[in-house]
Order: sequence, then structure tokens, then C-alpha cells
Amino acid sequence: MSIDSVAIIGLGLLGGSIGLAVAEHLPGVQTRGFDADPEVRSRASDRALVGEVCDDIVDAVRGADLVILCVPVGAMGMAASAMKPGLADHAIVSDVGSSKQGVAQELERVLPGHTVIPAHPVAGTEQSGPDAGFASLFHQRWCILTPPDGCDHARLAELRGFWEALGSTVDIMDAAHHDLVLAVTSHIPHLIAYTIVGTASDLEEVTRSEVIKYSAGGFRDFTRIAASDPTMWRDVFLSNRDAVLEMLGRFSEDLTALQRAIRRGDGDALHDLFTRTRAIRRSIIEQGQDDARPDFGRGDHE
Ligand SMILES: NC(=O)c1ccc[n+]([C@@H]2O[C@H](COP(=O)([O-])OP(=O)(O)OC[C@H]3O[C@@H](n4cnc5c(N)ncnc54)[C@H](O)[C@@H]3O)[C@@H](O)[C@H]2O)c1
Ligand SMILES: O=C(O)C(=O)C[C@]1(C(=O)O)C=C[C@@H](O)C=C1
Repeated sequence: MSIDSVAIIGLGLLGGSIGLAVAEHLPGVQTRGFDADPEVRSRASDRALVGEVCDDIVDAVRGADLVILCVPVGAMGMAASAMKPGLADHAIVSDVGSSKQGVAQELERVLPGHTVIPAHPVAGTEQSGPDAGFASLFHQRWCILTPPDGCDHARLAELRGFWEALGSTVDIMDAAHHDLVLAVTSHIPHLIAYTIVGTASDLEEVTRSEVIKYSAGGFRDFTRIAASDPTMWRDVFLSNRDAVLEMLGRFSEDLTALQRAIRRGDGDALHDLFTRTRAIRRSIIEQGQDDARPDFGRGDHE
């Protein structure tokens, strides 16, 4: 079996980028797409995000070898259920959701007997919608596959090959482990950004518009992350609740330790931590994992 046709459900940042990346890297592969929002469908047609934009989800998935759900994690089950009547028996059903355990359970429940292989391309921006997608989003980025126990090796290899063709490096992981790792590396950083920007805007009453006016450096970076899509992130925190709460407990303890170091004037503790974290940043850059987005750092990203 090979992947000759792909159906993309949800034509926003992720879905649109997959469509454009397939056109660029796998020109022989047909793409069809569907989005629940008619305005998104219209814009997706204008931008030719997929070969054919369908007005009906069942038509979009009919006969497709691979179906990729690119909707918020809270909408995965509903989309899977709606597309079910058109789904071919041989199709691989995958997704791009930012959390994996809940999505996997939902897809297995709705589509028993189908080949479900959840995935998470660890690639994105704070932008969303059909105008946000670009073909190189997955270049030099990880894509984590979380196959269920007993997953067919050949089907897994097909999905791996698909993501590698789009420029990603693929890793295989258990869904629970994925959710714990991503809670630390992605979900809690977003929560911190939402918090700091929210706190600053609450303070604005007191400091007038100074918070916005002087937000040139660190705070500005936080505002980029805090501009991320509210629906997507609401769903991520609801679906990855246990891992996020576990890691948040750990984070709060570390924050309290820092608070104590500042109160006690313990400069060594502060300096030690900041030295350790600077080394981590440097090792990320040395491994060539710095931001690969095409417009990042050019100043027109925001
Ligand atoms: N944004 C990121 O940085 C990023 C990165 C990796 C993974 N993800 C994951 O990718 C998924 C999509 O995120 P995005 O950033 O592309 O969001 P987006 O808002 O840009 O696009 C999502 C699209 O899904 C559509 N949609 C919602 N419910 C639907 C349904 N039931 N049927 C059909 N269409 C429906 C919406 O109309 C919207 O156009 C999410 O699960 C998210 O967790 C996002
Ligand atoms: O770079 C960003 O703006 C992102 O937020 C991308 C990011 C991340 O946290 O790394 C966000 C959510 C994902 O599921 C994967 C990638």
C-alpha cells in the first residue's frame, strides 16, 4: 500500500501547511480538504491549500489513503465521527493534535477497527487560520508518532515516510510519555506566557500604558506566544490536564525556591541557575535546533 491521496480535515495553520507541503514535496499525491467554516473553505480554495476543497467532510475523505485531522484537539472526535461514512477501510487515520493520549482514546472509540496512528508535528507559530500556512513549516522539525500497541509496522512506516518527505525528522513515542514531555516543553511555556501577559495587562491600570510602551525585549517575546489561538490552547490544557498539573506542581516548587533565593539575597543560587539555563540554550543552538521558520528573526514575523 502507498499513500497516493491525502484528506486534510481542518484547513488552518497546520492543515494548510500540510496541503502546501504535499504539493511541494509529493507532487504526485492528490489532496482534498474540508473545514467546518465556509469562510475558511473559501480562503483555502483561493490559496490552493489543497487540490480540491470539498463542502462535505464525507466527500473529502472518500477513498483517501491517509486522513489527517488538523482541528483543535477537543473537536477530533466530532470530526472523526462526521467523516466516518466516507472513510475507506484501508485508510490510515492520523492527526496533528498537540496532546496525544486523549486524542488517541477518542479516535479509537469513534473509529474501532480502523488504522489510527496519532501524530504531532512539533512545529507551529502563534498564527492560525487558512492564511497562516506555509510549505516549509515542517522542515527540520520533529514529528512525533504515537502508535497504539500492536500497530502494523508497514502502516507505521508509510506514515513515517510521509512526514519525512515533508522535511520532518520522525520519532516514535508512547502517548503518555509524549504528553509529559510536551507539558514541559510546550504547554507550560504557553501557560506562563498567558499568565505574564495577563498579569501585565491587569497592572496597566496602575502603570498606564507603560507596560506596552516599554515591552521591547523579554516581555515582547512572551506576547508572541500569548497571541496563540485561544480555542486550540483551551483544548490542549483540558485534554492534557494530568501531565500539565503534575509539571505545574514541579514548576511552582522551583519558582518558590527562586523567590526564597531573592528574598534571602542568595546571589549564588540565582547565578548557578542562570548559568545552567544559558548552557541549555547554547546546546539547543549547537544542535542546529534554533528556529527554522522562514520569516523568524526578519522582524516581520509579528
Ligand atoms: N498552532 C500550532 O502551533 C500547532 C502546532 C502543532 C500542532 N497543532 C495542533 O494542530 C491542530 C490545529 O491547529 P491549527 O493551529 O492549525 O488551528 P487553526 O485554528 O489554524 O485551524 C483549525 C481549523 O479547524 C477547523 N475546525 C474546527 N472544528 C472542525 C470540525 N469539527 N471539522 C472540520 N473543521 C473544523 C477550524 O474552522 C479551523 O479552520 C490542533 O489540534 C493543534 O493542537 C498546532
Ligand atoms: O513556535 C510557536 O509559536 C509554537 O508555539 C509552536 C509549538 C510549540 O510550543 O513549540 C506549539 C504547539 C505545538 O503543538 C507545537 C509547536
